[in-house]
Amino acid sequence: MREDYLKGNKENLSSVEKEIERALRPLSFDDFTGQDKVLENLKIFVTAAKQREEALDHVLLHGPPGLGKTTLSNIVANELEANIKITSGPVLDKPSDLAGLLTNLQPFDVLFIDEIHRLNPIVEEYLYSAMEDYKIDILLDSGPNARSVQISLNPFTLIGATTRAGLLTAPLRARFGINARLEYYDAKLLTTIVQRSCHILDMPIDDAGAFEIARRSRGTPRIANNLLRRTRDFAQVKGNGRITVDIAEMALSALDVDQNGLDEMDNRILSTIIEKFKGGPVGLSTIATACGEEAETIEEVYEPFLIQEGFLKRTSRGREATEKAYVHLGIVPKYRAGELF
Ligand SMILES: Nc1ncnc2c1ncn2[C@@H]1O[C@H](COP(=O)(O)OP(=O)(O)OP(=O)(O)O)[C@@H](O)[C@H]1O
Ligand SMILES: [Mg+2]
Repeated sequence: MREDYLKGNKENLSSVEKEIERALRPLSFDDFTGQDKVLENLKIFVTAAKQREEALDHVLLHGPPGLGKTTLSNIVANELEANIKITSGPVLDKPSDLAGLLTNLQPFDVLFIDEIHRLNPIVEEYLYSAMEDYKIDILLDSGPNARSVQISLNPFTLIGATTRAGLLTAPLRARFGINARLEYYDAKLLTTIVQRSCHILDMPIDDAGAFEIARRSRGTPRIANNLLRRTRDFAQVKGNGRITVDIAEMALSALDVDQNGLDEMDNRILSTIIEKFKGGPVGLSTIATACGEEAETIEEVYEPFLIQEGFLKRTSRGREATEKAYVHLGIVPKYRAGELF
């Protein structure tokens, strides 16, 4: 469930919740909170491209799930006053799928490819000339009659999003003129986002209640909005409808979100490293097997936040729990115990 909403999997959301998602999604640069540096640059590049009546350079957005890559892509298209066509890496099986999309783009339109690190290599190669010269070669017929024709495309902007920039091939990466990394949000920014959401949804909330949800949301707007929705249920059933700090605390602990905002899987990862592997270093796939989670999910979803918050270290020999992780779980490190006695 958590992974679903971290990954943006909307299938488990009810139609009402989908409606809420739509209402909360910022539509313009001014609506978007945080990521100041990325935003300032994008504003300039968008304005300049519009002034010159050129397509905006291709944009690569990377960073952990739920920080606003899809949201920003839509905003850039809105600000360009252009259409956006949305697809994703794994969906584009064959070059013809891509050709179909590209030939239908109007001048200066945006093509958004989510999970761009998962493009089929043959499709990816097609993308190179499209990105570089707005041209593609299409193969007609096969066997002895095969011939290729070159088709000119309208100038367009490709926006690629990925949680795994490291997996992008060098030639693809080199073709993005604009490369932006989204960072985790601090508690203050997330408080603003929670308050904005409450305002849109007409939900009464105390400042302290908003801060409590914000600081326990793993630096991620998607999680903040999700915890807010669940907290609202507690406010309605257990309180008088208003989200106070007490209601927020009650809801968060019922949802297994601890005082540092870590959830059950975060804690399972840390305690596994400490209890089963003496604190590490231990390899990612070993941790994954011991925790019953996919290595890819651990690396993409859980680990970046644990590292940023100082609970986990990545060394050349594997992952290691830090002292902060021991303190967090209330476990005395073995070497310490030795020192003490
Ligand atoms: N800066 C922001 N201000 C307000 N809300 C935001 C912001 N960034 C993201 N959100 C909210 O968080 C939700 C998740 O954002 P989004 O879908 O853009 O993330 P993502 O980076 O594309 O994630 P994924 O990698 O899983 O695709 C959105 O529904 C949006 O409402
Ligand atoms: Mg997305």
